[in-house]
Amino acid sequence: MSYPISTSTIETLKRLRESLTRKPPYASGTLPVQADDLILFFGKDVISQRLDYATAGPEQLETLSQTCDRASFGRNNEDVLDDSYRKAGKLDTRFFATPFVPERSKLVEVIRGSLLEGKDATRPIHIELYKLNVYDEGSFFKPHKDTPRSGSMFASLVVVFPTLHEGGALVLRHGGEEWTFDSAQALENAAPPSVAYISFFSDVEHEVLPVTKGHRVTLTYNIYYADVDDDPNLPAALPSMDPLAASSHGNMFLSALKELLDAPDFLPKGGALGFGLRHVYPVLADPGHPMSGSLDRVRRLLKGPDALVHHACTALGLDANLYFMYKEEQHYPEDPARHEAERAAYANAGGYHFNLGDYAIIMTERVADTRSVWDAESGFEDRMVAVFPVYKPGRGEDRNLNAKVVYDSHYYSGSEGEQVHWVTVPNSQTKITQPMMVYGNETTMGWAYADVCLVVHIGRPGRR
Ligand SMILES: O=C(O)CCC(=O)C(=O)O
Ligand SMILES: [Fe+2]
Repeated sequence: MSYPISTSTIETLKRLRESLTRKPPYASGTLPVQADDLILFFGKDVISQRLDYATAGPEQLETLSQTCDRASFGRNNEDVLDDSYRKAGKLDTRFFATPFVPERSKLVEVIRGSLLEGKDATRPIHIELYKLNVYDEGSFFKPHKDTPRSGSMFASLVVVFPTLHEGGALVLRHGGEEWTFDSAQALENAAPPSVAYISFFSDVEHEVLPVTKGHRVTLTYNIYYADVDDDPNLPAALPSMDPLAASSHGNMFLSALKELLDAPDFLPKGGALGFGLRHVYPVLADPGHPMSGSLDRVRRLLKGPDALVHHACTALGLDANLYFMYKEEQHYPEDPARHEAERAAYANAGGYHFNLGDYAIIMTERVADTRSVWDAESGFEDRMVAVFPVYKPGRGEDRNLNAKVVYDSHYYSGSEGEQVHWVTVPNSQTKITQPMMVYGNETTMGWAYADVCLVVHIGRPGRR
């Protein structure tokens, strides 16, 4: 059930979308440090060795490398050693000491100022030291996401020390884009004593390219919000700022959103705006635990563009709800040709900017983990979908999820339901079976990344 929509409203929607992809999901650069920050103490039985990154020669770095254990990583819920996926040495924190403390450096400001949005920039964060890694010549770490180590972790930090090395650039990929940070190159251009750093949202896929020469020594950190479990009514630790902190993309988003709400041809009968969030979020998947499958913490953990949407909607007094999101592929096992023909028809339909592809979205307020409950055989037509409450009671364990199902309004146009206009298409890889990642940097008990969407109810034009 489509409605006519003017070119100017289509333009506004485009601006709304574009303001969400303007900022990369990381911050990187070099940071001047004190000479003492470049000292490392390490050792297995006793911490008896001392090394100065600024002057260490290949032999000393080799000693450090020899002291390391092989670095493992998480694959399908197991920590594994596999040189074809991750080749690097690691030291756990009990085997070394360093005077360098990110929380006492400009890094806190950098992370707050460039990674966080609006009022999130004033929230307290913890930067927890995680590992020391040594990447010798030929070492690398293939694409992965960093495993959430709790429900309040949102970012990772890598600090690269100025040891002699080449290669080992970090490549990040997210939302179809790719960025490369060549820390070795950056250090070469920085005035000593400096370190290189990169901080990124932990669910952004990243890869360490092979080190081609020397030893690349890093410290990695996990970054948490310290206030996720605080009472939201308590005063903030720091004075709060303008919700959108006058960032250009924040302003662009807010003004486009206001324009959209004012457009008489946009959802003329009212409905909802849908945003498939650009990041995934840690959710406790531990049956029996009261927090299991809960969205509560996700609200306080929104990253980058996702936080921007939430802040802007809240600032305009709109009712923004989060849902877990599952994508279900449409199958025509009996007729692949028909499948292809319909796919092509969707691609040409509607005059929108992209095609949703052949899937339905299922939204729930708690994590669903079995496929059996849902039997969706549907697709989308140009992002206009209807929201249906799932019938709640039932004997099946999952039936009592307080859930909403989003189906294609094309197939269900006769039904009562709220129309959702998807501003950003849910782009999840999550299938209904399990919100589990395949490659992480470590396995953790219970925490898994889940896809989330945000649905904002809006009234009719003139009343929103
Ligand atoms: O060394 C880097 O740049 C990244 C390392 C990494 O991705 C990890 O340890 O999980
Ligand atoms: Fe990583």
